[in-house]
Amino acid sequence: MTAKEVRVGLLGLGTVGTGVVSIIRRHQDELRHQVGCPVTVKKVVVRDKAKPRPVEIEESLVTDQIEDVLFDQDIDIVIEVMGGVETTRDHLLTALRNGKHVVTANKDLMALYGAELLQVASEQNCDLFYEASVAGGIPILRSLSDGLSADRITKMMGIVNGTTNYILTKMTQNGSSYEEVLKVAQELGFAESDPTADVEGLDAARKMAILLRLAFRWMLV
Ligand SMILES: NC(=O)C1=CN([C@@H]2O[C@H](COP(=O)(O)OP(=O)(O)OC[C@H]3O[C@@H](n4cnc5c(N)ncnc54)[C@H](OP(=O)(O)O)[C@@H]3O)[C@@H](O)[C@H]2O)C=CC1
Ligand SMILES: N[C@@H](CC=O)C(=O)O
Repeated sequence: MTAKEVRVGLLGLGTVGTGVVSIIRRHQDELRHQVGCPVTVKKVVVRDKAKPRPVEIEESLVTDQIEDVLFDQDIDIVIEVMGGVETTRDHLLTALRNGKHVVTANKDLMALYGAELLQVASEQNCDLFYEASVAGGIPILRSLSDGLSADRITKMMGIVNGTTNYILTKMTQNGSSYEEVLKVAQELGFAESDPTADVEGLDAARKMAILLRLAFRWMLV
């Protein structure tokens, strides 16, 4: 049976979520062509419904009740771009157990609970994709798991944190101060809302944990 529509429930409408909504709308024709039917955003979960959003979104689509997505029988795919680890893990396990495919950009979650989530996804016959969690612009994860699966990888190197790369580049090239460039990195959306993990190296470590799991089957936490 061919689906008539793929309905998305979006968890989070911040830097990444706003981009997801814009891309789904802007690329509607390409998506319809690739998927074979329209892809529509059916619900968007946020913390604060009153907050102004940089993307136009119908008020009726926005909710602060996550159950509106997790238990909505009509939602096929949950896209998680809200961040967080323990509670978000529970939410995604619920989504998978309710038969929903999951896409997440959450490297913190995938580094810590990726193995468990992938196991549950497989048991439920659901997809769990997380390409955006590490160097989504390249992209690298699918290349490792599919394209290079028969190759023997000997080394994994890369600049995986954009914020610190940007900060160090600007400090070196322009002599800007750390505080000044960090602020710009936040304004540009490279740095997370709380940039601690970016600047203290945890973001890079977690991304490497995800890469090493795929490249060498190493389970680092
Ligand atoms: N920023 C980036 O460049 C990248 C980020 N990521 C990852 O993507 C995820 C999202 O990042 P980003 O978009 O920057 O984050 P933001 O802080 O910009 O946005 C988070 C969104 O999630 C909502 N939200 C957060 N907690 C809850 C909750 N408990 N219940 C309901 N809604 C909630 C917020 O609602 P409200 O708006 O009402 O506050 C907001 O809309 C993170 O896991 C991050 O690590 C991955 C790749 C790149
Ligand atoms: N804050 C992250 C954004 C993408 O993961 C970074 O700076 O790399």
